[in-house]
Amino acid sequence: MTKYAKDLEVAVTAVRLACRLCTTVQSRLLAKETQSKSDESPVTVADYGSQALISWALERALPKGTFSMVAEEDSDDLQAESAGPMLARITELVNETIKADGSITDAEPLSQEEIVIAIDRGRSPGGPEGRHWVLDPIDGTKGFVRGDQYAVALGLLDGGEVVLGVLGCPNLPLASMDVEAARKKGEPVGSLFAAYKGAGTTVEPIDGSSPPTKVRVSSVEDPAWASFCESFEKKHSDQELTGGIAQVLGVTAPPCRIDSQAKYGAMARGDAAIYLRFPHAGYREKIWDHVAGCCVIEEAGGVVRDAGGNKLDFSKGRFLDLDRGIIATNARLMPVVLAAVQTVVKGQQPHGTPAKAHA
Ligand SMILES: Nc1ncnc2c1ncn2[C@@H]1O[C@H](COP(=O)(O)OS(=O)(=O)O)[C@@H](OP(=O)(O)O)[C@H]1O
Ligand SMILES: [Mg+2]
Ligand SMILES: [Mg+2]
Ligand SMILES: [Mg+2]
Repeated sequence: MTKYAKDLEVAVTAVRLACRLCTTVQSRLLAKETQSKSDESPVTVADYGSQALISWALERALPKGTFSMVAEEDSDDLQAESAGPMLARITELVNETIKADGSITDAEPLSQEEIVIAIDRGRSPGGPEGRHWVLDPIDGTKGFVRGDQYAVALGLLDGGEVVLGVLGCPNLPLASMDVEAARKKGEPVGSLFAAYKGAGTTVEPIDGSSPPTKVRVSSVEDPAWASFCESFEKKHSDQELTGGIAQVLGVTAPPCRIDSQAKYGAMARGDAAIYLRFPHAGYREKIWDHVAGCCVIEEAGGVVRDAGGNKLDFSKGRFLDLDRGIIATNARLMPVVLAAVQTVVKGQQPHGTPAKAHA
C-alpha cells in the first residue's frame, strides 16, 4: 500500500463523521448553542464536537504512541462550571453521531472526560520533525453560523512538509460553487476533497454515495478569462487590494466570495482560477487554515505561494509566517499574478491602504 493511503482512509472516515455532526448542528442552530470565546470569535458546540470526534477517530485507528495533533480549539473555555451544560451537549452529540453514522461499530460511548482529553490532543506545538495532524474542526465559523460555506479541514505534516489533506464541505455543491443553481436543479450538495502526496486530488459526495473522481485546477492561461475567489468576510482579507490586483491582471469577472477552505476545494476542481488572500496588517495566519487546502490544490496541479513568491513553510509551529498574503493558482498564471501583486503592493501607502490608481 502506498505511503499515506491508510492515513487517508482513516482521515476521510473521521472528516465524514465530523461533517455529519456539523450538518446536524447547523440545521438546528440556536442562539444558545453559540458562546463567546476569550478572543471573541464565535465558537459553537460543533467546533468542539468536530474536533473531539476527529481526534478520537484518528487516535484509535492509528499506531499507538505516535499521535500528535495541532488543532484550533482547546478545552479551556469548557472547563468553567458554567460550561457544564455545553460539555454535556457536546458529549451527547458526539455519541449520537458515532451511532447514526455506523462506520465505527466497536466503540463504547465517550464520557465527558474522554471528550475533553480528545479535544486537548490538539495542543501539539507542531514543528519540523515527525508527523503532525493539523485540524480546523470548522473553518469559516462565520459562514457556518450564517448558514453558508464552511469546511472541516484535516491535514498531515511529515517532516514539516504537507503530505495529506481532506476537506469536508457539506454545503458546497458537487458540481460548482453555485448553491442556488444546484438546489434548483436538484443536484447534490456536499463535497469531500481528498489528496495525499503523489496521489492526486479527488472529489466525492460527502455522503459517499458515489466513488471519488480525480480533479485538476483550471488550465486558463489568460487572466482575462480567469475568475478569482477570496474571503467572504471583508475583515479577513483586504478586498480593496485584491480588487486592485484583479484590475492590473485584467480579470473581468467579479470576485467569488465564499467562506473557508471550501475555496481551495473549489479551486482544485477549476471552479475559479485564482485565489487571493491578503489579511489586514497585524494578523498572523494559523497553519490549520491552510494545510489541508494546500495539499488539495497542489495535488490537483496548483501552486500556492505567499506574496513574495515563497512556498508556505508549515514547519515553524502553529503559526504561518508569510510575506503579506497567500496566492493560489495554476503554474502558468502564478508568475503573472505575482507580478501584478508586486505592482499593486509597491503602489500602496504604508499600513495597507492601496494607492488610488488601483482602488
Ligand atoms: N482578522 C482576520 N484576518 C484574516 N483571517 C482571519 C481573521 N480573523 C479570523 N481569521 C481566520 O480566517 C478563517 C476563515 O477565513 P476565510 O477567509 O476562509 O473565511 S471568510 O471567507 O473570511 O469567512 C478563520 O477560520 P475559523 O476561525 O476556523 O473560522 C480564521 O482563522
Ligand atoms: Mg476560529
Ligand atoms: Mg479556520
Ligand atoms: Mg475553525
